[in-house]
Amino acid sequence: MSLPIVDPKETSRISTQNEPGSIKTVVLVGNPNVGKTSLFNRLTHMLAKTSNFAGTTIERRVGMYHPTKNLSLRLVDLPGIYSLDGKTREETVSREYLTGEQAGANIPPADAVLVVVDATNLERSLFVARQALELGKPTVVAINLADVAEKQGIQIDHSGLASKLGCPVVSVSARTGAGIDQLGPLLTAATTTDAQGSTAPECTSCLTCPYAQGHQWAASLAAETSTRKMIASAEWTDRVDRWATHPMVGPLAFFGVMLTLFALIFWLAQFPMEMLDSIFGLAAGWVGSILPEGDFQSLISDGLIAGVGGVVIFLPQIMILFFVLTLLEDSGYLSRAVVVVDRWMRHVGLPGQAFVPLLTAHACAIPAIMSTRVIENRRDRLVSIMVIPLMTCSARLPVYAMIAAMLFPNQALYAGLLFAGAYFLGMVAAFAVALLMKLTILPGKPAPLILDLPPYRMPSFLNALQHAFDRGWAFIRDAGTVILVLSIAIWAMSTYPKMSEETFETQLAANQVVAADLDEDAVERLEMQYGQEHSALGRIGKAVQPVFAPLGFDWKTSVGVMASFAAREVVVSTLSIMYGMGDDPGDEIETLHTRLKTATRPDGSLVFDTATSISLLVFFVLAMQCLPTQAVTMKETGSWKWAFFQFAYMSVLAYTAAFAARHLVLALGFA
Ligand SMILES: Nc1nc2c(ncn2[C@@H]2O[C@H](COP(=O)(O)OP(=O)(O)OP(=O)(O)O)[C@@H](O)[C@H]2O)c(=O)[nH]1
Ligand SMILES: [Mg+2]
Repeated sequence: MSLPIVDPKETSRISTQNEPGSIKTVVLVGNPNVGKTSLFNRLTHMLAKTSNFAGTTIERRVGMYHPTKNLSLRLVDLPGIYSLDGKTREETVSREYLTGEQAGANIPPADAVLVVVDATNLERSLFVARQALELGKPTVVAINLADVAEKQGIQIDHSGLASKLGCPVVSVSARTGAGIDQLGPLLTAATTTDAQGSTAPECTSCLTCPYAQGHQWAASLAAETSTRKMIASAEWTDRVDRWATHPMVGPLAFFGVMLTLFALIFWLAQFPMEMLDSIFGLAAGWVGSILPEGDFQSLISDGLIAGVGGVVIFLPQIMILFFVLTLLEDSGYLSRAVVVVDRWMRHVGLPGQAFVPLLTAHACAIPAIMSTRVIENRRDRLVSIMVIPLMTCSARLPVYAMIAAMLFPNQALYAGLLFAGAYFLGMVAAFAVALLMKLTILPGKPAPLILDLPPYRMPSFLNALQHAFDRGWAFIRDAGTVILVLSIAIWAMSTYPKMSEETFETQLAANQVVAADLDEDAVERLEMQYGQEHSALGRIGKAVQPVFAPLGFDWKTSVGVMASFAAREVVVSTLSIMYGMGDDPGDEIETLHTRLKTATRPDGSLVFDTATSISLLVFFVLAMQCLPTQAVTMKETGSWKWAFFQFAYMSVLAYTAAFAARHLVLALGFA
């Protein structure tokens, strides 16, 4: 199945492409979590992030919608708001987009406004609708979530509402697509030159405060135009929430949900992973059969196929993770998890507003750091930025998966536990660092969290599938660019300069090995080992290895760790290249984890015993190994000092914790 996949970074490019005829601007406004972005995605065929969580959209997003051949509408999706008063940054930005005061945004003032209203909560939505109508622009009101309203037995008198509001009203469902085709003609009419601007509906309230007046007006209009049958779902939701947000049961439930998620990933990914692995194995075998033995064959099979393939085999796990995580987000459960986590966040000095950025960081720290712009207090924002890279991002997943497969092959539950443990360690470290900063360099009390608990909703499988494809595509793109280039570099540096025959003889003599006593295979293995040690990478590895020796890393792992400061996944491709070299392409295919699990040091002991594997895992959970994140930290904090501080504290923390973990595992009696 092919799905339209759009990189969010390419939004602006898309927005200026293919704009035939005249272009008009329509701005989407409405309360948080009413489905503005879902509607925007449906009309523009884009893939902007949606989730059952108030405050999903943080940045404005622009996309093109073509209701007719000659008309292109530039749709602007904005963060959700509760009013247009300008009391929060989102409210100010929304107002500016509507009136065209937004300086330097490159977007003309709105020609029309599309107010998105929640059919299941008309009263609250109508307050913003009224404020939008007061702006005097041609307006269309879309009553979204019609499918949910129908299930809840809510009936809305659309024509009554339209006549009271003085603008067209249409019932839609961004999920099912119902009513969407009515929007085209209405928006076309609203953006034509002779379209009438709206006039604010008459307010019949006798209250004097304009706020109370507005709310009373919204309440009475909602009551007048909608009827709701009594439903049992509110009671059901309350009962579930009592447990999901319980101080003791809540955290246990959260851990249980995450553990199930990770175990599921391992279990489901097993088969596609094995398939990918054998495809790469077959490809290497095929290369071996058509290319003559030599450096070129080695570059293709030991460098490219081992390097890129070693990383790409983790694609199923990444896609399944994002598929299930999106379902979980859409269900509304994650907001309950926020309530649970917020209790601890407050104690350690992290603002509740940091939860969405911390959650976003599980995909990538870069958008997460950028999304901290919603945190107005500078201290709160700095603490959040400093700890965000401790959250497990998708670049770490191949490393975790490699170690989990090495320690627990074919044991999905234990592998899941290890994964959950690694995620948990990142979170605990973030909280501990935030607390330390609160007690030392960044004292203060964070602003409290005011959270709108969204209703539980049936998640959309299509949406989850789209997100899984989106993340999978980003992963493939990285593997095809960054990892590919680095794999070639690693291969070249571990192949050249080549060892001469004399050097080999000298090495044999230095190690007191008599070649005549060994069989052909053993001589070949030694030639490979000495050759790698003689190469540029071998020399670098040997030079840096003493630094990593206390963590149990051999020189090859040390090189992998150093290389992964460019991008974390590189450690997987480096180990795949270094430990795969010299394998005959015709040999029986060995998976990366079996190869690593059986790798031995010159003294015959295992390279990756349990203690070293755990130490490597802990190092990758906590280390700052991402240059682009550092650049974003520098930009967002306005100072290189914070970026340097982040790098320094994370490196020290990763090293110390990995050392401690290794010794703890050894002390517990595991080798
Ligand atoms: N059943 C159903 N779910 C919907 C519909 N529209 C949106 N949703 C779901 O409602 C949730 C919120 O959707 P979003 O599009 O992120 O809402 P938003 O208004 O952009 O939210 P913010 O960006 O937080 O302001 C998501 O889980 C959507 O899948 C709909 O018509 N029917
Ligand atoms: Mg949105």
